[in-house]
Amino acid sequence: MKLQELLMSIAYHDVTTNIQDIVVSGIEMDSRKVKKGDVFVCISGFTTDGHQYVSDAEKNGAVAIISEKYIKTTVPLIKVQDTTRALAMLAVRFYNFPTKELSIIGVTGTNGKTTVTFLLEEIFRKYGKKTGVIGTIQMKIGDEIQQVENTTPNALDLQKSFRKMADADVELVMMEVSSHALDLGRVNGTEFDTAVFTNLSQDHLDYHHTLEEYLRAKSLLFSQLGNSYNRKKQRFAIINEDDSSSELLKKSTAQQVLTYACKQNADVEATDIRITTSGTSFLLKTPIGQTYVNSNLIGMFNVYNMLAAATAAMVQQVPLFIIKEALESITGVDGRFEVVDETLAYTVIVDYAHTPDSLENVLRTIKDFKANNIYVVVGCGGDRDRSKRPLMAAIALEYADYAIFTSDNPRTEDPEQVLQDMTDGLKADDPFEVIVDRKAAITKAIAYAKENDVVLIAGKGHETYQQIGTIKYDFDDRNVAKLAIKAKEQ
Ligand SMILES: CC(=O)N[C@H]1[C@@H](OP(=O)(O)OP(=O)(O)OC[C@H]2O[C@@H](n3ccc(=O)[nH]c3=O)[C@H](O)[C@@H]2O)O[C@H](CO)[C@@H](O)[C@@H]1O[C@H](C)C(=O)N[C@@H](C)C(=O)N[C@H](CCC(=O)O)C(=O)O
Ligand SMILES: Nc1ncnc2c1ncn2[C@@H]1O[C@H](COP(=O)(O)OP(=O)(O)OP(=O)(O)O)[C@@H](O)[C@H]1O
Ligand SMILES: N[C@H](CCC[C@H](N)C(=O)O)C(=O)O
Ligand SMILES: [Mg+2]
Repeated sequence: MKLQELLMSIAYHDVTTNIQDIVVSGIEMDSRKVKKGDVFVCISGFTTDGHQYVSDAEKNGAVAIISEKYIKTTVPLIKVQDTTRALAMLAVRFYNFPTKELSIIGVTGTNGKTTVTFLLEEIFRKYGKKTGVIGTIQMKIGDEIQQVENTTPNALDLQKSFRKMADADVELVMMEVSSHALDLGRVNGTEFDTAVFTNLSQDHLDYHHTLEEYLRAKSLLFSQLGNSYNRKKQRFAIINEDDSSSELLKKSTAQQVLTYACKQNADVEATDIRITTSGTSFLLKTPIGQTYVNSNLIGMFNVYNMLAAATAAMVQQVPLFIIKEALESITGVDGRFEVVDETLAYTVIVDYAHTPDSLENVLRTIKDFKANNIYVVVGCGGDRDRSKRPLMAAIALEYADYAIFTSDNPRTEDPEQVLQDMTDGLKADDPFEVIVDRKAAITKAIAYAKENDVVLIAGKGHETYQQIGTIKYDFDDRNVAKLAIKAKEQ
């Protein structure tokens, strides 16, 4: 593509030399990945500033630089006000407007995004559609799985992935849209067909500072839900009516709104809800009919996730019997309420609850099982919201009989300090202990368990690493738990 054509997508202030004959073979935001013929976009990040690496990019063959400031270069420099915004628009044009060829369902909310995208994938596959999934656990193009760094990729990787999906004849994409992504413009230029809201509760205050700001970021998915005058492609906002943020989110969009709820009146409702230790059943009432759903997913929160997915599928014209079939066939989501070994006298569950609300939901669900003793092993991530730490510790003690507080991903924080933040407000005689080493904590909790007890290992779910400092060590709660069980049962 000619550079001149690519630049039609952005507002630029100045170009230092003639660019008429320049042909672009790619776009890069990381100087280390630049190849001959690429345009290098300088992004000012949280750790370093891409503007420092212009000469590296030139050495690697960059043919032009997109920058927020003048830098001495041997290739043309295009000066823009905001390189992050420019990056998204350049990527959209370079990859030839891929989201125009796809139907995209964006899912946002504090908890439940991964689960809802998994449910949607199951529904659309049953409906015979080729799907793409983008989220915390992985990226999937049909059956092809790719590892991911972020829940929502940066704009460049995202548009590149959309192009791959469009070229692979993917029809529907379900993607998690994190609040960071919305705030940092990672989904700028992405045309969503459907925006889904799960819920809002405290998380990420390290980044957003206040719940209002966090909600404002989430609301961007709804305000960005563009107009469509193509009558075949109506856009929809799908909103949890039981969540107190629902009114603001409805007002954030000019598109059609469909609500779902278990308590309030809504377009899609679940009534006659029964939660057991082996699953959930409810009557799914929708504008296209009603049906009973008997799901393997456990917990009231999963009824909400199923309602969200069913509503999003319904607006894509999926028949109710397919929705029912898919909701009933899914056995669980990787690392979410995952029972480690079904054969024991006690139950060991690995779950990804890493927010106060999700921990409370999961523990409340377990409490309803009327287990003998509930043990919880939980920590909080380092370099993340400090204010959720004491809340999570208090919730652990409110619902469990005994808590072992341990490290999650300490990242660059002192693990002892993270645990201190969690336990500062607790009384010395509260039923808990602190074991910094996660493996030792899990092993001890499992050693404590007797008949009819439950051990909940919370926070890391599907993760297969533990990040201490800047290094990611191999670590999988499920494998560690299996080893501890084996040692105990021998
Ligand atoms: C805070 C944050 O979002 N950081 C993201 C950001 O990293 P950063 O700002 O630190 O980047 P940086 O290292 O300063 O680099 C700046 C620029 O210089 C470039 N560079 C750097 C070095 C060099 O030699 N040459 C060079 O060109 C880099 O390629 C980059 O373009 O850009 C990176 C590349 O896109 C992201 O991977 C990274 O996410 C990190 C890993 C992260 O942990 N993010 C979390 C907070 C996050 O976004 N989480 C949400 C989910 C939250 C939820 O649970 O809801 C998510 O969507 O993942
Ligand atoms: N609808 C819900 N409401 C509250 N808690 C939930 C809900 N769905 C799932 N959970 C809890 O939250 C945890 C994370 O669920 P899930 O991975 O689906 O959420 P997520 O929004 O994708 O999280 P992340 O922001 O980390 O990607 C689960 O392990 C469960 O404990
Ligand atoms: N996407 C979330 C995941 C948190 C998972 C938890 N294990 C932790 O490390 O805090 C985040 O990056 O904040
Ligand atoms: Mg997720």
